[in-house]
Amino acid sequence: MQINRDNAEERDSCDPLGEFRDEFVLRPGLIYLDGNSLGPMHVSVRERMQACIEDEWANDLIASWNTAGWYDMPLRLGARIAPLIGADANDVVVTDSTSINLFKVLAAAIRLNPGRKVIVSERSNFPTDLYMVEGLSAFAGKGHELRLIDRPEDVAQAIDDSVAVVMLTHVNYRTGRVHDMADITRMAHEAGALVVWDLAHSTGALPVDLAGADADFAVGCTYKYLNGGPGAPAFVYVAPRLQTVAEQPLSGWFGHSRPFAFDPSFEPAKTIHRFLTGTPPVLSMTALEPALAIWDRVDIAAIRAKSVELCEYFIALVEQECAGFGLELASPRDSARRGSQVSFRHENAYAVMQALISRDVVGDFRAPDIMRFGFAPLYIGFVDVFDAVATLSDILQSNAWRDDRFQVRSAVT
Ligand SMILES: Cc1ncc(COP(=O)(O)O)c(C=O)c1O
Ligand SMILES: Nc1ccccc1C(=O)C[C@H](N)C(=O)O
Repeated sequence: MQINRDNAEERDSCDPLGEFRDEFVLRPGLIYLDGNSLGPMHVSVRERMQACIEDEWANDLIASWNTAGWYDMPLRLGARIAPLIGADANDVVVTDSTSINLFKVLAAAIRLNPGRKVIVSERSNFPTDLYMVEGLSAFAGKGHELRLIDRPEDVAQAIDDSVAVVMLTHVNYRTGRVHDMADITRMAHEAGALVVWDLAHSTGALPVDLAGADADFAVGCTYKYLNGGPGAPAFVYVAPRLQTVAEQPLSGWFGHSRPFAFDPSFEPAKTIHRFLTGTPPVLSMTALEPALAIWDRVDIAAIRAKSVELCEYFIALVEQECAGFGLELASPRDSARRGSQVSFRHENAYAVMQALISRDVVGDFRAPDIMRFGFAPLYIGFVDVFDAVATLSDILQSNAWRDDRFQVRSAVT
């Protein structure tokens, strides 16, 4: 591959996804490689939020639960996410946060597998996933324990007949390494375990086939590649065969079979609704809905194809332009094993990333030594990749990152 800016411009000019970039609010000059943490705003969100606030809330008030479709939002938004994760429309709801949804599905899973006490996961999983298991195990008080693997390829040997649940994040948040969902799910089922998949870094980044893999439960967030906005509500998937038997403990009235019957005792809905708890955050969901609508016009296979090209281009350029500066690829080199991000280790990763951000190339830092770059094909092009690497190379060559202001750590990295 010839690596120059003309070549990048040419690739952008024949990019079938190029037209979507203008649908996102991104100020000129900004190269935003952090959509794997917080996606940008879709252009229609301002107007839609304005209408929701003025017409639906201020004017129509309580009637809007029926007339503006507020009540149906969890299922309506879930139905929009379903095709991206290989699920049917009725098997996904948007609700709560990923952490809370993990609690619900893990609790349901351990109840379905009462004789077993082990929950298998990865030490390098996103910490909230592990913390939720710790909290749930302590609360359940039945002696559940986490069995953590240190290398992703060790999942198989950790699964035996003591395992109640295998809980994994499909795409690792630091390295971008992808687990084989179908294979692991099959192994877990053969051993009598249930599987929970965290799709935080997968949804909208690469095709996922939950039903094809026969997955039991999945959760994921909507503020990364789905561009739902800061704190946008998460989603939960439950296999249809489990929806009448899986019981989750956060049994709020929105999970009741007839919430407006106001029965004094809880009777779970016989549908995915039983994974709802309380009143949906209508304003957040209103911002999420137009961001999800874009996926009606986008082929996830095209997203994946471009994502692979962007990541490969980035790796090739960094290795060519920044050789000798102590960068080490932390992501799998094989695209088939990598999500839509590329991570490099560097001794001074934090300062180098701060220097990049100061020059409008925004990625992020994950302790202790990772610089993480997310490539969201809806709004990132090949020229962006070229310019980002040129900036990185300049920062390394000039030692610009040594400036005192780049050493100060903020609360959110
Ligand atoms: C794999 C994974 N799970 C969960 C979360 C977050 O969960 P929550 O939205 O509950 O903070 C993140 C990122 O924040 C994540 O990367
Ligand atoms: N929710 C956030 C709030 C503040 C800062 C970052 C996040 C992230 O989502 C981090 C992301 N999950 C990660 O993979 O690091």
